Amino acid sequence: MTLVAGVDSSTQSCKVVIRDAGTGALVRQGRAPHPDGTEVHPSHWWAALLQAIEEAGGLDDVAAISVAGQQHGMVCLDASGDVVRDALLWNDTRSAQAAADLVTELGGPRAWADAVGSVPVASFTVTKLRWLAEHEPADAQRTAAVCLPHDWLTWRLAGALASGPFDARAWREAPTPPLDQLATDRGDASGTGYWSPATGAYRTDLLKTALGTVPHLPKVLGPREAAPGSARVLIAPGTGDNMAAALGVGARSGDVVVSLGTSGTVFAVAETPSADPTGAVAGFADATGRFLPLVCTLNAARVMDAAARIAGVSLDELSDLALQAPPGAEGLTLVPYLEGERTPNRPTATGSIHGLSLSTATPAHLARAAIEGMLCGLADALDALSMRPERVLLIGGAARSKAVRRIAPTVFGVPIAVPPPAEYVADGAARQAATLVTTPEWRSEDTRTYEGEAVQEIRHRYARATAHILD
Ligand SMILES: Nc1ncnc2c1ncn2[C@@H]1O[C@H](COP(=O)(O)OP(=O)(O)O)[C@@H](O)[C@H]1O
Ligand SMILES: O=C(CO)[C@@H](O)[C@H](O)COP(=O)(O)O
Repeated sequence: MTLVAGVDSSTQSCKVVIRDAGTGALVRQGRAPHPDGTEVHPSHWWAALLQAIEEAGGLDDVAAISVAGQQHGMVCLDASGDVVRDALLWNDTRSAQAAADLVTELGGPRAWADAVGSVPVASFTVTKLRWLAEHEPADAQRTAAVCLPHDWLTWRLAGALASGPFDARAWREAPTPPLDQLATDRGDASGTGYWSPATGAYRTDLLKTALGTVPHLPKVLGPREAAPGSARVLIAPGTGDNMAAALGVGARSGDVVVSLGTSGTVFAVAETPSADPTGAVAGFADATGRFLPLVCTLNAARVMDAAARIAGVSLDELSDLALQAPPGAEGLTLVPYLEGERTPNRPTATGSIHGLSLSTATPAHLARAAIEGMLCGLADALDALSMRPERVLLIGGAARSKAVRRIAPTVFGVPIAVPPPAEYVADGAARQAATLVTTPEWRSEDTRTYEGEAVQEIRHRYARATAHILD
């Protein structure tokens, strides 16, 4: 049996799956937490990856590995390959003004959509680099290379694999390869704001406008191209976590995937690139050579974490509570902008609760309103995609909640197909690794379909409530 490893280095944790390359059967797995915060030193991701690999039984019998990671994070390296400063993550909104400035400087949103498929907001790497140039010019000048979380981990893995067999302790300080061995893929490159999915080329002019210089950039690998440094264990190009989720869940043309992790994302596999001048849809590339139009919200699973904290209950109890309140929570409406919001672009917004009365002031109403509010943001995202999906698939940590699965059809107004709970991002990475060593014949998981009558009033009230938020 040939084994492959898939990694999901996402916002809250690192997960590793080891699967049979031919059939996709799960053999072992491991996970480790990431620190909180929107600014994280990449060494924490490396430590978590090593811990998760160790828990998954090591890599010595593995033929190929692939890393999928949270998109957009700004990792700056100096000429010796050392990290210049903590990485700014996709959900760090400090570069909102830089984003607005860059949009104006290029001539408006359409110019950006035409150039790179997306209109940058604070999440995009290019805006973080402008913020760095303006606020930390010494760090900007010291930056010899810029890469993304998955690129950096892939590069560190190449260095560690060259140093000897897996040993979590020894690998922690393993030497790093030269900067010219940095590599990325189309999917993750498309979230930088300086790579065009339509032309497949970097826009170094836009990078220079943002940062003032053009540092070394990772080579963009094709979907089946091994990363530099591959030897004993082949290293696949890796990709962004959403692109890997599309692979892992086996998304096909006509499917829309709704992922409820730290971010909420709604995306579809497409044959042609997109360029939405409203900025709602990011025109990403996918991990197979195609495209992945995607809408992302900053507030998903953690809205439920917050509601559970307020109610003083566990996530399972929150789910039970939510199902005790009627659809629409009798008018209690929660706008979940707890981290500001990205779609719509409201980086400084805060959350709010509307429709509070003596009868709706119960933990059950709050639980239902939190789930409905989170899902309304994603139903708006689905509308923005302007697709008539044949199937809507629901994945991510919060899809483990029974209440989320039951309430989703009433908010989206369509049946929702839910595959069994699994690590679809890590699975997608493993599937990509498998293509380097065999022709994988992995079966897509069966799904269970949840149906329910649409309750239009929920979205109407949510739309009214979003007009009344405090920044
Ligand atoms: N049963 C559950 N009900 C609701 N939320 C859950 C449940 N299980 C996990 N989660 C939430 O899912 C989130 C983690 O999901 P995940 O997709 O792994 O996120 P990320 O990829 O962004 O790190 C956490 O916020 C966690 O609280
Ligand atoms: O910024 C985006 C997509 O554009 C996010 O989806 C990040 O990729 C983080 O993902 P999760 O950690 O929530 O899975």
